[in-house]
Amino acid sequence: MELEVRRVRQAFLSGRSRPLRFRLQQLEALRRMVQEREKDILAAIASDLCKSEFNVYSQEVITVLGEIDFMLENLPEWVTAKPVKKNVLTMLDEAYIQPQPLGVVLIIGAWNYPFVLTIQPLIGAIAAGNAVIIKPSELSENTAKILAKLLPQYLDQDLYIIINGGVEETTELLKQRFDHIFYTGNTAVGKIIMEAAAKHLTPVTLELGGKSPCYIDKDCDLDIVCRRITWGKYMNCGQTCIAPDYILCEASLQNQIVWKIKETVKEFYGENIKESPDYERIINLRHFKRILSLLEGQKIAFGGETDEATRYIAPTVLTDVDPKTKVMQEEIFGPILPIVPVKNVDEAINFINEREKPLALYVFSHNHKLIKRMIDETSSGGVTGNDVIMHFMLNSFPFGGVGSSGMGAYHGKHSFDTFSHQRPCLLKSLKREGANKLRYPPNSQSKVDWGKFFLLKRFNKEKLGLLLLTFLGIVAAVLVKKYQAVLRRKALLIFLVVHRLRWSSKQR
Ligand SMILES: NC(=O)c1ccc[n+]([C@@H]2O[C@H](COP(=O)([O-])OP(=O)(O)OC[C@H]3O[C@@H](n4cnc5c(N)ncnc54)[C@H](O)[C@@H]3O)[C@@H](O)[C@H]2O)c1
Ligand SMILES: CCCCCCCCCCCCCCCCCC=O
Repeated sequence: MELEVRRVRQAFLSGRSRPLRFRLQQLEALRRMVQEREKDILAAIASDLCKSEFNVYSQEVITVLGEIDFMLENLPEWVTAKPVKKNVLTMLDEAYIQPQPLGVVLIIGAWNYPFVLTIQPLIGAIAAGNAVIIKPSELSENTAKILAKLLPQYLDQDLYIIINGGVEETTELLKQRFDHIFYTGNTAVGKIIMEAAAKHLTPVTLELGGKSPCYIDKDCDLDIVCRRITWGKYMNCGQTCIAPDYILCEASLQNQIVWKIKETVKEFYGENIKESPDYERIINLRHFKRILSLLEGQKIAFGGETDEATRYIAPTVLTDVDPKTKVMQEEIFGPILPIVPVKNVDEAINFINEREKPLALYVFSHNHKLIKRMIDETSSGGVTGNDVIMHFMLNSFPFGGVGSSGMGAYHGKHSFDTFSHQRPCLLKSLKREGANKLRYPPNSQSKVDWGKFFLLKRFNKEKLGLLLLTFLGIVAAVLVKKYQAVLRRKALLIFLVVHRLRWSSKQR
């Protein structure tokens, strides 16, 4: 591991990854890889998650291609130095912010969307000019294998390398020094990553999980609400970090919600869900058993059928769920949807605020003020009102968690910023030394007063204009005084010449 990381660092130090042209070439090569090897990529992901290739394309590949195009379009502007506002002390200097790559970045991906969650951060890291070590999740092993095969065929082989392996390899990798670690996965491992990073003071981005609540107000169209929730909850068999984890609503709505979700499940996946190409399976037996254990002692309103051999768990809704039970203590990450009755929106807000900050929050209501209130009085990584998941798809949004759901964010420009150092650059001249006397010792009350005048007074444009005008006035007065005799002689000469010319023209 040590040798590999050293090799990547050497490649970074060669400076090859920095020029804009090179970054654009690598991103174009990555796009070519996705386009030319689409079949292989789709097949690998599909087999890892028992997913249809249509769904792989629309849930993962589309996002990756969109992100590459967005970077290619905007990168030339983002990499340029940005001039900043100056103060009186730096008025005559050059002052700008220059984004610079951080160095060698480690990206640790998760299995549930194994392509987008690994490649989207990679796009940001390349765009920002870094060298990258990619560690895909070992649980989505086919995707990990295809990435290990394809990436070296398209990308620079020294700057961007892929290391496959499980806990042992990742633990070894984490002993090395990186300039940034970008991790996606569960909160418990997030703590391990942060601890390892702390040893080298390496900054981290942690894309973690949590229980994302979904509040349904009684003032809404339940048919539409339940369709949207059904889609977001059962997509990828509930294994989505921002899936609605549980529903909060008034008790009177419960039965209607159950019935409408049940009808929608039928509409989406047919009578025989097991045969639907749009319904996935649980990633492995450990997760399958963990999810089953969450059903113990619960009132199953519908669903609950399972098949261990194929790791199938039917779309399931639980009603009248006691918040103290296990299903409400951990992130479900499976196709089980508990409904927890609350009296009103106040109770819902308290319920959310008493728990860890979630990765996403969903609110459904016709009442815009209620949605705004929910947003104002709670905290979460992101929010979507009257829908679920969709804030992930807008790359002008920073995507990330807050509190125990994570730290840092990415997507679009936010990825570029995450993997860049915003370097302030101040370029002064070696002239005008007189002006610096104010800051050199010995200090005095009068220097402090001048300092206060220049630094603490708020100079708006008008005041500065007035100051400049006064200054020019003084300069003009000094010049006039100094060259008075010369000016008088010149003025007399001009007067005589003008008169002579006028006289001559009259004579003619
Ligand atoms: N915020 C997000 O964008 C996001 C996206 C996907 C998943 N998630 C969260 O991730 C969780 C599911 O993923 P997971 O954690 O099961 O994925 P996972 O098992 O694939 O683990 C993620 C990564 O951590 C590594 N890892 C696992 N154990 C480790 C250890 N002891 N030391 C070092 N590295 C280790 C794995 O090799 C893998 O690359 C859920 O909580 C979900 O909400 C968050
Ligand atoms: C007109 C057809 C448009 C098709 C677009 C479909 C949008 C589908 C959006 C699915 C997004 C799923 C990605 C979620 C990744 C979440 C990361 C955490 O696990």
